[in-house]
Amino acid sequence: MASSKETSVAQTQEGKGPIIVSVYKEPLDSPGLVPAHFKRTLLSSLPFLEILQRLAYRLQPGYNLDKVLALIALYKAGTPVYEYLRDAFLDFCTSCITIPEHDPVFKEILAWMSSEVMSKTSTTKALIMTGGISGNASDHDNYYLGKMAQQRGQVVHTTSDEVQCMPPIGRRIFWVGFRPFLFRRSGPSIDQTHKSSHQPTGIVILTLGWSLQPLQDFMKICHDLKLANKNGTTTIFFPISSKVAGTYGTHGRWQSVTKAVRRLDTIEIDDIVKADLVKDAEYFYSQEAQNFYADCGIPYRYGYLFHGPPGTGKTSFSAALAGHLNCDLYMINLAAGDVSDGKLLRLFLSLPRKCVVVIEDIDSTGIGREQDAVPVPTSLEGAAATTTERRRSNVTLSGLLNAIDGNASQEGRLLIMTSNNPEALDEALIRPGRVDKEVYFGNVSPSVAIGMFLRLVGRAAIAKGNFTTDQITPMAMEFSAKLPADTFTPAQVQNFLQMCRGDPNKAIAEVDDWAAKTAAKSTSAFSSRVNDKKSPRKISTKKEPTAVELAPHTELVSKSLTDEAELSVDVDVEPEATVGDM
Ligand SMILES: Nc1ncnc2c1ncn2[C@@H]1O[C@H](COP(=O)(O)OP(=O)(O)OP(=O)(O)O)[C@@H](O)[C@H]1O
Repeated sequence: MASSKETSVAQTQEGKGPIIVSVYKEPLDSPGLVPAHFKRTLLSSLPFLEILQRLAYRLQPGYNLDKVLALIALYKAGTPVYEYLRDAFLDFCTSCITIPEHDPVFKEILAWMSSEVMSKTSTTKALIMTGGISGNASDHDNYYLGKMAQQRGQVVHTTSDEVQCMPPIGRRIFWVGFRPFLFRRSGPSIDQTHKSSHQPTGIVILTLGWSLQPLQDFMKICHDLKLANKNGTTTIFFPISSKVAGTYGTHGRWQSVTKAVRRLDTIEIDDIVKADLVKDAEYFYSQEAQNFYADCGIPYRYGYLFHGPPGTGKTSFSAALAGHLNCDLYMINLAAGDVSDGKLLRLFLSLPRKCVVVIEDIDSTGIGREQDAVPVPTSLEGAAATTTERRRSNVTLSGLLNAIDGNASQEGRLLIMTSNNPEALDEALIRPGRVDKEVYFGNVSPSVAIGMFLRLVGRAAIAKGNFTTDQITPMAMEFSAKLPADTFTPAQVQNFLQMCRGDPNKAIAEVDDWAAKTAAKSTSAFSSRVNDKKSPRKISTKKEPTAVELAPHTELVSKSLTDEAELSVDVDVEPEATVGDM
């Protein structure tokens, strides 16, 4: 039935008579290609159709959109059927892998997609990320960006404000050779980014067939790309903090940042010690060593204990060694207090086969003394100290030993434990097999002082053209002679030389004064720490408590210390008065 036209008087204009308005009215129950109720649903869900229909009628009276509506209705009705058939096809005819966001492979695949798919085929959507080589950007950021730029024939810059295109949330079909793959990335969509969304983030890759082999081959391609583009960077992994893990269910998982490789020649330690350490680590990853471990049935692991005062290069050397071995670095700080036995085990279980793992400041956690009988404190000071110390780590000695070399522990990793106070460590922790080599990192020796001067001041002065190498070398020796031997840490000397901003004369002129002031400061800091140790810790009571008032606290603390349970005492110790800070 054709549409009807109703004519009505809409309004009357003064002296001009009524304006005739023609109103389009489509009878909803008109028989046609589309049933009336479907038409009603369509028009209410797609309001623009109503406008289109009116417009078409204006231009060509008598025209109706039945055919268009029929097509749309067909599409609407067919969509669920299509989705069902598609899902059934994908279920029965494809193999698939799911990669959660926190897995290192996630970033490798994203990087490959960005480099090989997004930059080579036309794309209308991308996830833009800003980051750089030393920023907090994820590890795919720089090598992926570099790769894309190289392919476009551009010069690669790796500044921290580089903008990069990542594959967005959604699906994408791509080909590797003659095989099609479906890439599906899930996560909060663009509309959800400002709202809190708990949608799990990850990637699903599908391909035709009933074998996982093509998918494994694809992951290898992604990994090879990462290795090929790794040049000059080290990926450093940290445990995801409990707060973030709580939200996203990634408890016991790693997150990463990418840093420029710290070169071994920027770490000033005794040359013989350095060469020995490097040779050792290189041998560990050689085929010969792998065969040896396998033939002899020895677990394929190697452990170091780096000990010495804070700021002597233990962590920096570990990072440089990982960079030299082309390995990722995994850093765990047990003293941070948010790693438990269970989380530590999960972290170790998810380590790759070849990597360097560093457990920092292992003595400051107090686990070294866990096996010793806990002394009952004779004073509130002792009780509070022990309380604070034990509270700093949620990891027990047995939990740590189980993680580093339990039956389920991954092989092929190089473990480095660092300590400022190795005497405090339990024998079990440092027995051969767990710690194969102990290395002392000490204060600045005369030869180290020369190396630091040349690196931190000499290079810049030569580069500016103010000095020649022949002039700088005797100046370095003069500086070294003025600096008291084995008195300052490399971190302190580095700080002083940085302040000289590439001026060797300034460094030589000011080193005496700086050394005297720094030594005096260290002595006064040491004596105030000793005095702090002697004086009772502050109690969170308003007035200074008397001995009688203190007694119940002391008793409570002593009682709690004999329990294995988590300590909870009424003594409120000031945050700065912790054992590790002394
Ligand atoms: N031997 C060294 N050679 C070159 N730089 C050094 C050396 N030792 C320390 N530094 C510099 O001092 C700073 C601190 O070093 P690092 O964190 O490696 O010390 P650490 O021994 O691990 O300290 P801590 O025991 O407190 O963890 C870094 O910036 C590093 O560059």
